[in-house]
Amino acid sequence: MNILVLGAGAWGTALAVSASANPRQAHQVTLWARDASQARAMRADHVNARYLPGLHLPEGLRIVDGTDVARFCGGQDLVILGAPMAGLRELLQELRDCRVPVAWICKGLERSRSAAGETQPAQSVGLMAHEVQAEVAPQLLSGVLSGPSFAQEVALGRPTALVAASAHALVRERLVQAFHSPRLRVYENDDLVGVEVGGAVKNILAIATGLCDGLNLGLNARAALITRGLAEMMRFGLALGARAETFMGLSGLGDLVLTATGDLSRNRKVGLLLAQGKTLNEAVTSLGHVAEGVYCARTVAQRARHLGVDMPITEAVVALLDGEMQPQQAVQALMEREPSSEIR
Ligand SMILES: NC(=O)C1=CN([C@@H]2O[C@H](COP(=O)(O)OP(=O)(O)OC[C@H]3O[C@@H](n4cnc5c(N)ncnc54)[C@H](O)[C@@H]3O)[C@@H](O)[C@H]2O)C=CC1
Ligand SMILES: O=C(CO)COP(=O)(O)O
Repeated sequence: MNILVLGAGAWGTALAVSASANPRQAHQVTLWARDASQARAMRADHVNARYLPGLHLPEGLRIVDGTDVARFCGGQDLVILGAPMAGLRELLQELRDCRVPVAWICKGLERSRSAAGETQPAQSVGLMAHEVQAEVAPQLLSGVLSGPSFAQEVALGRPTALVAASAHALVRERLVQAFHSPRLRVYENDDLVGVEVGGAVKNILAIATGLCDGLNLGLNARAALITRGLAEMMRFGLALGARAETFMGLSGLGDLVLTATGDLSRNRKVGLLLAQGKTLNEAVTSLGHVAEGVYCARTVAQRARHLGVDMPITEAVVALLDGEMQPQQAVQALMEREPSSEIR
């Protein structure tokens, strides 16, 4: 297969390496970097020093740059959109006439533009990835690749499993063909909404568990937080039309456990740093990578309010990120809630 990966951050690069080195089937992989100087350095040194340092890029991996990305789609069998949520709309707009199956890998919702605490009308809150696609590139055959996958581990060929979600069988099949290997199992799912919700909400919950661990609240607290987080992720997803089983799968429970407990997580790191008294700006700047939970927490909270879905952990994370609560106050706000039924 010919595979084009648009975006040379940590995850785009790791997926390009993984497909390029797939022992099950030889693929010709092209990796596009937005930054021309980064592309030049990667071509010269065979390493992505900025986003995935220490990993040798396969000789067969073609690295390109330049504007008008749609021109790189000719002759491809699959296009991976490797940008974070903030770059998805622009990429989709550029690819709106593309006839090749496309999959995004970002885990978030579009950032809300309203002020803290402000309630927006339902039609103007931030969108999920498939909603952005429906708005700007409705003809595209598209889907999402998600699941528990730290880029560094995948790039080293350590085993994991992913989920390829799309309403189109062809998109799911191409994703399996591209990435399924003895090191990476790729499962299919047609519940695009559920897979996207899992990928986005787990990032918010990872900020919460980072905070919990940073405050030394204990292992019991962390387990309770993850479990109640899963409950609110599922309530939100069901209200958006997802299937419950998806949240017991790789993009729900799987990615939540990984990101909430794994120290490679950037979202978890944000929570840990906030617990140490760092400002949000200091925490985000020190990462050098994107932490999607920071940008989508408010959008998720707004959409949940419009849907009448209770998401207390997400609301506490929003209050914390907006500087309306200190870490200890956020914990107190969650613990002092009125008793309620476990299953709602
Ligand atoms: N790193 C990981 O382990 C994984 C990341 N993801 C998701 O993949 C997405 C990308 O994450 P990473 O590659 O880790 O990010 P990163 O922080 O390593 O790299 C970000 C990349 O996106 C580009 N970029 C930044 N803003 C952009 C914009 N507005 N428009 C276009 N491009 C832009 C940067 O130039 C850079 O190439 C995120 O949504 C993340 O949640 C998913 C699975 C694993
Ligand atoms: O999505 C991820 C692993 O599946 C990466 O999580 P972070 O963005 O928190 O590092």
